[in-house]
Amino acid sequence: MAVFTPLDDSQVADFLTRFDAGRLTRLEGVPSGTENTTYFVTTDRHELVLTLFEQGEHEELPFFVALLDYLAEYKLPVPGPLHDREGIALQSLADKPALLFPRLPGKHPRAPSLGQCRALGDALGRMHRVSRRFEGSRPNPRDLHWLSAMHHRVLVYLSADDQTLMKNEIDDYQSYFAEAEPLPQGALHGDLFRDNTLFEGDRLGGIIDFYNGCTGDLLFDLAIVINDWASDSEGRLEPARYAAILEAYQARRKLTAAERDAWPMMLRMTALRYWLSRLLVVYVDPPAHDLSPHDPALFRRILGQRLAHGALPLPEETGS
Ligand SMILES: Nc1ncnc2c1ncn2[C@@H]1O[C@H](COP(=O)(O)OP(=O)(O)O)[C@@H](O)[C@H]1O
Ligand SMILES: N[C@@H](CCOP(=O)(O)O)C(=O)O
Repeated sequence: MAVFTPLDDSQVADFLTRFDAGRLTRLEGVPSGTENTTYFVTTDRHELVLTLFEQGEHEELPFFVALLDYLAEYKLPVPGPLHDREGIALQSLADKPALLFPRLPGKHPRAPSLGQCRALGDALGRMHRVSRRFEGSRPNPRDLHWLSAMHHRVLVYLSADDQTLMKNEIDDYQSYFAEAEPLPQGALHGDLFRDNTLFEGDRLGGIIDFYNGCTGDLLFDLAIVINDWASDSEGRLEPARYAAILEAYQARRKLTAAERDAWPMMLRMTALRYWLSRLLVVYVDPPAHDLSPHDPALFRRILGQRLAHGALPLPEETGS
């Protein structure tokens, strides 16, 4: 469930009067989601989504609002938050920080079609093109510093071989990135899995859940996408989805030589990032709520495949 704070109609009807968004006609708790309370809110004028922030760093919410405002201004398919009559987006409801969003159309893809992969690659390429000029700053909370600091906590739960693998991997990333050319920077989604997108057929209705959003290496975002969207259940890369995403992306933003060089390492590092974050959820810091955790072993397999076979060749860029 993802209604941790129950709300009734009168609370939400009253809340809506702060906005020019019409009158409440229907309120429905959203069962999916893991961290925040989400309601679908229908008014006589709009389909909306109300989010109450239950956990996390509330002081970082203004960064997420600024990023969504910025991307929405560039007409990217993201839910730009509604601003109230005074121009303020970030609200308080039931003593929790709250945001109201447009409800975007579509469903999360399970087995993405090539059309969906192209649409996603295109949107991410467009997003990264403009996000390079975004002026906000939030260091990537899951970067190499985090991997290096946190991996000790899970070693005790791993086989001897996996302990060695995890430690050696982090050493390799540190050696590589200490010497590598700097990578292009910008604002990232930070967790662009299939279940953070909505599609109607091959049309991308929107990208949601920007709460891992941050600033850092753009390539980190692209590698997360490839590992989730273009891996099979054994962690092997699926060539057609891989090519569809990367061709569409590069038609919007060409990878630099430094990024092409770092690509196999970035695929490994982002695989380990999720192997580790999922292990932490399972063994170290289980959520207070009764939710089934994501499977860490899938990202162990993805890492194993990237190590054994590297990355597939990057398609030649076609854009600017
Ligand atoms: N703007 C939106 N438009 C349509 N559906 C949304 C929107 N925001 C959230 N949702 C729905 O609510 C669910 C939970 O939202 P999400 O932000 O992923 O929650 P959590 O942070 O708790 O994981 C999503 O899986 C999606 O189905
Ligand atoms: N999409 C992730 C969950 C979010 O990652 P986290 O580091 O914020 O826990 C997954 O599938 O594991």
